[in-house]
Amino acid sequence: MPHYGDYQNALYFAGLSGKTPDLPVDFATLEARAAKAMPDSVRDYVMGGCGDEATQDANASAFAHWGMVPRMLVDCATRDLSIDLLGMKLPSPIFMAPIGVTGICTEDGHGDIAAARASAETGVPFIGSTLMNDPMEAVFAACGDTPALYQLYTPKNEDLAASLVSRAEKAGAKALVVTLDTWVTGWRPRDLNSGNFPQLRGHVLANYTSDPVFRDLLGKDPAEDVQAAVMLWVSLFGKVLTWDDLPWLRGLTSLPILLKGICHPDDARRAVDAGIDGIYCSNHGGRQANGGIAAIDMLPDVVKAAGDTPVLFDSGIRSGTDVVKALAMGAAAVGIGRPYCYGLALGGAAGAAHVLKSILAEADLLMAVNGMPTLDAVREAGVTRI
Ligand SMILES: Cc1cc2nc3c(=O)[nH]c(=O)nc-3n(C[C@H](O)[C@H](O)[C@H](O)COP(=O)(O)O)c2cc1C
Ligand SMILES: O=C(O)C(=O)c1ccccc1
Repeated sequence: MPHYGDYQNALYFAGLSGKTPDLPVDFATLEARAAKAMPDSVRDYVMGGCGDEATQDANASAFAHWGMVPRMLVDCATRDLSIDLLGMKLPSPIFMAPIGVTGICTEDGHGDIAAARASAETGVPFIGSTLMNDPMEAVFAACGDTPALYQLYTPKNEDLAASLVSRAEKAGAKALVVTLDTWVTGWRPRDLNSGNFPQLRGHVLANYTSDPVFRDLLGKDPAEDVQAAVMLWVSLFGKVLTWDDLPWLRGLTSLPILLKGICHPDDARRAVDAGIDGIYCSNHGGRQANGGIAAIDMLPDVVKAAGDTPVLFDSGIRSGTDVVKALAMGAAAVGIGRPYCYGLALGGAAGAAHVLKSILAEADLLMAVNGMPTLDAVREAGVTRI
């Protein structure tokens, strides 16, 4: 069993020989450094959100009104953070949320491969977005022995949807995450004020330009006419899904299917009734709809409604403490989003791995101090509204 907290000792002992970590271990310093290092267009796209970003800010700040109560005299010398999730045995309860611009978070444009390598190194699964800068086959191969998941932005063309899903399955993805909240882009002032939308500039479309159905529809080599490929992408991007589409989605794959973007308990219940394998509670990090309540505040009701169906969670996770709180509130696994992008921007695969290791170390040590050696103990202890 990995002892994630040991990362702390590694950092202290390195300090004895005068070596401090290349990247900070806390989110605030990490974000500030990444903001300086990233090109303006990537920085604004990654850091920005919808409207005045009230929901985005609330996602992170809402964790402060949930607190844990420590227990003493419990044997916590070893902690077990492993989980079984939809047939996957995972060493820890965190995963890398799908981020459509990981590809351009590193200078060389191969940020998806770097994220996959961080996944291989840490055992933290990577959910590869439909939007990648390298084809999914190469990205999933770089995940090594760590299971990968594929996130689908369902295109309007059903043959293209089927092709993307079957490629993901062949490339070894272990589950399909269908994102429901982004068939249209939310109103994002930072990007609008600079007229910047990376996809329109030809970025992160590799899963489309490498796809046989997309290439047939284009009728020429995308490399010869990037503009035409971009315009075809625009015309195909976002199918408006409804409940009636779930049987069709189910028919595309034998992989477990999760629905991402579920925040209302009634939607969770209906998804479970429809035979969905997992719920992914998220408000897309406040990038899609402003004016919403913090995602973490919606988690308990969604968990309750989902019953035995696992609920993944993301939006606002900034630390190991946030991870443990989300687990205590019933999440089966917790997604890291923007923080690993900043790690990628500052240090490539090693930078992203450092961010994940820091989060896991903090979570592990918190469980140790709180007298909670297992995730069952965390969940049983729960949280108190402050
Ligand atoms: C720059 C960026 C791009 C994203 N792209 C995708 C995507 O392609 N697919 C998807 O399902 N979610 C996408 N998301 C949403 C994330 O999966 C996740 O829900 C969000 O980052 C959580 O918020 P947080 O990073 O503030 O914790 C993106 C988020 C960011 C910040
Ligand atoms: O930027 C995003 O959050 C995102 O997921 C996305 C992807 C494609 C089109 C619009 C938004």
